[in-house]
This record gives sequence, C-alpha cells and structure tokens, in this order.
Amino acid sequence: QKPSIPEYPASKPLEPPPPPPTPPSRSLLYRFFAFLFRKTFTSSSERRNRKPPPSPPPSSEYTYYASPPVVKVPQKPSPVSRWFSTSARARARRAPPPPTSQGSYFRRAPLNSYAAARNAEGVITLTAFLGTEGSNVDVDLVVLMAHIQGACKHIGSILSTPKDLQSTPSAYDPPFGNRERENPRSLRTLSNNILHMALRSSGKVAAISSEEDDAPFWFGDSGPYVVVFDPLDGTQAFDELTPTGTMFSIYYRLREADHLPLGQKAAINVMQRGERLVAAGYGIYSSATMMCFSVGTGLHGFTLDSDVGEFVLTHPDIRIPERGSVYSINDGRYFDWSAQLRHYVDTIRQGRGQNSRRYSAKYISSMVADLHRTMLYGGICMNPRAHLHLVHEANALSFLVENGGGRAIDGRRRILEIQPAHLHQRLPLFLGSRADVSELESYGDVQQVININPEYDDDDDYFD
Ligand SMILES: O=P(O)(O)OC[C@H]1O[C@](O)(COP(=O)(O)O)[C@@H](O)[C@@H]1O
Repeated sequence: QKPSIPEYPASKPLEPPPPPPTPPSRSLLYRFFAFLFRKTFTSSSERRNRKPPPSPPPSSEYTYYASPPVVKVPQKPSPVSRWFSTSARARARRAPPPPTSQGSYFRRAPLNSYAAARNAEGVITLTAFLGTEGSNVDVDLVVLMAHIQGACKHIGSILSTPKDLQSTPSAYDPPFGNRERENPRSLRTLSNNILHMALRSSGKVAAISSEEDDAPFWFGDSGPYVVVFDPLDGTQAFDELTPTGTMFSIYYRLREADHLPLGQKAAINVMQRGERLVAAGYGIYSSATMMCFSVGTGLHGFTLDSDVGEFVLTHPDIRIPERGSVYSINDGRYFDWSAQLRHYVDTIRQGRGQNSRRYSAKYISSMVADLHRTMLYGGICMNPRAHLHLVHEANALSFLVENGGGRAIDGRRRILEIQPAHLHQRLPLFLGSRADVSELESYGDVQQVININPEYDDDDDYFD
C-alpha cells in the first residue's frame, strides 16, 4: 500500500497588519499641562539625545509588507511652542559659529565634501576636488592648477597623435618640423614651451625654472607662486612608446627676497628646499593620461576622461603599501654599484631580507612610470647614480611619496631636507614603501660612486 501523501495546508492569505491601538484621547487641557511638564523637567540636551522607542519586532507573518518610507515634513514652529521653547543659552549654542578672521572659505573642509564636489555625471574633476581641500588651496592655486592641467592635456594629446607639428601655432618658438616623434629633444622643447606659456598666462607665477632651461625666468613681482618643472621626462626610449611624464613643484614666492636684484631673487625662489613645497604633481602619458597631485594633505590620482575633457578623481587618497615585493633599478649597472647596494639587491631577490618573499625586478627606465607603479603596489624604486635633478624632479616625487605614506632619500639624507646648491644639481634617488626604504638604509652607503662607463652619459655633472 502506497503511503498517503500528506496534504500541504492551504497557504495563509496575507493580510495587512492590524492597525496600532489608538491611544485614548485626552482633553486639550491635559495635553497642554503634559507638554509644559516635559518642557520644564527635561533639559534640551536630554531631549536631543533621547533615543527613539525601540520598534516592535517584525511579525513573521507579515514581513512582506515593507514599512512605509519615513518622510520628514518640516514643521512650522507654532507661536506657543516658540514661546515655551529653549533658553537664550541653548539658542546661542545652536547659532552658526561667527566667521573666522580669514572668512569661512578658508576653513578646512571635511572629506565628505567629496559628495558635494560631484558633478551631474557623478565624477569629481580635479578643479572641483581642489575646492574640497579647504585652507590648503586658495583661488590663485586653483587658477594656476587649471593652467597646468591644460598644459598636460596639450602635451598628452601631442604625444598620442601623429600630428604635423608645423600646423601648431607659430607661437611655439622655435618652429618644429614634422618628424618630431623621432626627435625627442624637440618634443621636450615643445613641451617646455607649452608649460612656459601656460604658466605665464596664468598670471599667478612670479618665477619658473625648467630642466630644459639653463637659468630661471622671472615673470613679475605680482605672482604669488613659483613653479619648477621637468616638462617631459623619459624620452630616451620615446619611439618604443614607453610612458613619459611631466613633473612640477609649486612654492610660494619668497616675499622677503622681493628687494633683491632680478637674477638673485629668481635663483633664491626656484632653489627652495622641498620642505617648503605647497603642492606638487606629475602627469603621466601612457595607456591613459593621469595626474597625481598633492597639496600636502594626501596623494590623489586623476585620470583624463576624454568624454568630458577633464581629469577626474579615480584614485583618491593613495596609500603606498608599507612594504612591497618589487624592486626597480637599472640592473645593467650592477658592477657600478657600491658593495652595499649589491648586497641589498642580492638579498631581497633571494627572499632573504626582512620580507621572506623573493622580490621581482621591474624597470621601465622612465622615472614617472616606475614611481607610479611603486606608489600603487609598493616596493622600492632606485637610481643610485647621481642622475635625477633635485630641483626639477626629485623634490616633486619625494613630496608625493611622503604624502602617500612612503619615504624618499638620496641614500644618506631625506630628499626634502636638502638645500639645493645649484639649479641643475643631480643626485641619487631611492623612494617607495617605508619599510623597504628603511631596510635599504640599514645596508650603509648605497650611492653609486664608480662610473665604469664614463662615456655613457657625458652630460652628468656628478662625475666632473
Ligand atoms: O640610465 P639610467 O640610470 O637607468 O637612468 C634612467 C632614468 O633617466 C631618466 O630617463 C631621466 O633622464 P633624463 O633626465 O635625461 O630624461 C629617468 O626617467 C629614468 O629613470
């Protein structure tokens, strides 16, 4: 005999929950005295902190009914409640704070003002982002950055387009031929001219210095800022389409030097220590064009969105990992290195250092690209020979690295503490994850002092 299949009970029809019992109506007089009693015997802070009564546990039978959304209708205070409302002290506490001596614009904005900076497409442009940086950014800096952004977009578009550069405006002096992609020197000159023009037309710059120029330029006493830059780095292997970059550093004009002769005050202004930096950044031209930028309150990355033609915030608050497992150095110069540096590199690539992982080597030979990877994934990025410019390159990169939580040294000292001795001073550079740089430091002197290929780079003044 087949077992009988039990019948399922008919599903229970869903019914709306019973309405809550209505409280017995009280007389108007009773409610008035109850109100007065509450007002008198509870302080305003108690009233504010009072927790709402716990909501009843949801009934399992009626969980299908979503509770209606709570819509807060702003209540007009009745004249009676205003009459009985708060004491003068409580009213003063609620009043908005008096403006500071610098005006409310200069107060540091909380990070959640990112939300307010989003535009209709939901993105935060670099310019809008600057508005969230509070007292670290004034209007002059916003204008200056708009011009630097424009220059980076222009350089990026020239690099990615097989343009006949003869068709670009004649203002780019000297005139360029149409084989510029094969002549990196000219591309560097063109990028230099684009930055010169952008900075001059901003009206916010007193002096500039470029890695491409022998001496600084003085634009005028009215500009509040000084900008130093390398217009296009990493062009040695340009035809291989390696990523390249623009680096820039922004300082305040030294007002105390205003009375000095032109040449002297220009030199003093552009050779400030990295510790005095107001802002710094780089543009990187690769599969995407990006700008990484800091005003001293963290490190942020913006990607050029070609749909809107703007740099938009894609990498907020980049933190360089405390330790990585990648080292970046020109390994072909192994026999030029100091014994200490060779010892360090041999140790980490065998996984015998403080990190038991075997380190991988990644070297693009384009400083901005090597640093960009290091900032995102951690590790250490090194050039032990005195090759990179302190004023035009190393200071900007070190400022960014420190703002991302990393370290930057020349093998002996913190880069940002070094007072430049001359404009085109070059030095070794080691930057990246905090723990990796400290481990390197513990090996002693890691700077490269021997150059067994002197003809390799005869424009280096380090070996003169
Ligand atoms: O030849 P090395 O020691 O590997 O140097 C490579 C470095 O030189 C650079 O190309 C800079 O050189 P330039 O200033 O001459 O352009 C960096 O981008 C790169 O990190």
